Amino acid sequence: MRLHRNLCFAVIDGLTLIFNEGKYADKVIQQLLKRDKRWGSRDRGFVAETVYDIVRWKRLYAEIAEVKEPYDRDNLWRMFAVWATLKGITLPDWKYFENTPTRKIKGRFDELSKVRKLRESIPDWIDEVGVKELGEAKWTKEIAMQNEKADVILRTNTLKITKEKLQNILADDGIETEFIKGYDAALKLVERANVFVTDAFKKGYFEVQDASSQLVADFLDVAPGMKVVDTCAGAGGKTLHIASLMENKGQIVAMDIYESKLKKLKVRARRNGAHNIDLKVIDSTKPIKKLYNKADRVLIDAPCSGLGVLRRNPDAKWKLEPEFLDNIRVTQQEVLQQYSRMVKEGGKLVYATCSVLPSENQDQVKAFLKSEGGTNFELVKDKKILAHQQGYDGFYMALMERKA
Ligand SMILES: C[S@@+](CC[C@H](N)C(=O)[O-])C[C@H]1O[C@@H](n2cnc3c(N)ncnc32)[C@H](O)[C@@H]1O
Repeated sequence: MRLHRNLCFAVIDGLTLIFNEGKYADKVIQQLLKRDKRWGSRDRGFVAETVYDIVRWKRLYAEIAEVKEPYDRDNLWRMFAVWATLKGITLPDWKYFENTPTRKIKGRFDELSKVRKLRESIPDWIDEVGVKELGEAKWTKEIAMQNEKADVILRTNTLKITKEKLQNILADDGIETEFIKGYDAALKLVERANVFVTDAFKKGYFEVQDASSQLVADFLDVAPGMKVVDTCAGAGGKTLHIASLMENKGQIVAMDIYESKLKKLKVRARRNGAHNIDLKVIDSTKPIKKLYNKADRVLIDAPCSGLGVLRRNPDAKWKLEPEFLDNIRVTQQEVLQQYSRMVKEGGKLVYATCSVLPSENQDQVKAFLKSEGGTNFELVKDKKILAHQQGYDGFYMALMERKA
């Protein structure tokens, strides 16, 4: 691979914003990719993947390069040189790479890789939490998998098209996909591609959604005609899936505390041809109380640490803080207590997270079922998905039923 100066500059600029100004990697990359209209898909891929790679391996690369935060541009070039050297890329004779100690880099990589938190490039505290909650052996495998690049998975919008037809249409655009056994609506890309520019996407034939995430709406056991409340709908990944399973019949109330997220859901719902979704911002307890005992199904896709989806959000490793984890556990119990009251007698409730930590998952459900608010509910089943076991994102989902 030959390095191009303007692409490498874009990478360094992006890293400055992410590491030194606390900006989110996905947003920074979106901006960077608008920088030069002449960049082709390979150039854009290089910028996006290199930024993500260096964000993912920040701690390891910084240790190898012997640089400390806040990183100046020289520090970032040194980390870049580590990335390139470990990838086997020959460094051009630019001033930034003068005196790069290639052999020393490889030696330090071998030496530092003996220590898990350095090899896997994670903060000490996340490594400690992982070991405490999953045990040494499981955590070692899980965090290694969480550092792998994630496959791109599509969810067919069955309101508009079948999986088979979608596969053919994408193939005509040169995008090869495979079915995944056990995931009814999923198509996995054989090679990475920018699917958002396809006609099929613009027509609402699919959404990009990880395979594990696609299991949640199935778990909720919805049917056309039901009244379903999606309490933490965000931009609506699961809401849209629920809508397609309900064949546009019945009602979905999609709620969130952020109006901005629900606005994105509105745009996506229009593209998907999903017409049975009512949006409600939670700005007081009023919209919740109005729905007490009314819903056939309630989904609580709870806010969480995101420690199941680091493959997609590697910068969460550096943004997450122990206090956030403590606070989010409190919120998780609160939303379970409050939103479960919307389930009517005989109705069902799903609590889900994209975390692999038991303290955010089964422990929350156990605490809820033991509490006064949970006495009318019983656990039907739950699923603990670890990325290293399934090959997809780490997730948790529990199905509970309110006794009649
Ligand atoms: C895991 S995300 C939801 C992802 C979304 N369901 C999807 O499939 O794309 C959790 C969501 O909960 C929202 N949230 C946080 N606290 C909340 C609360 N107290 N009540 C309702 N929603 C909340 C966040 O804004 C966020 O959108």
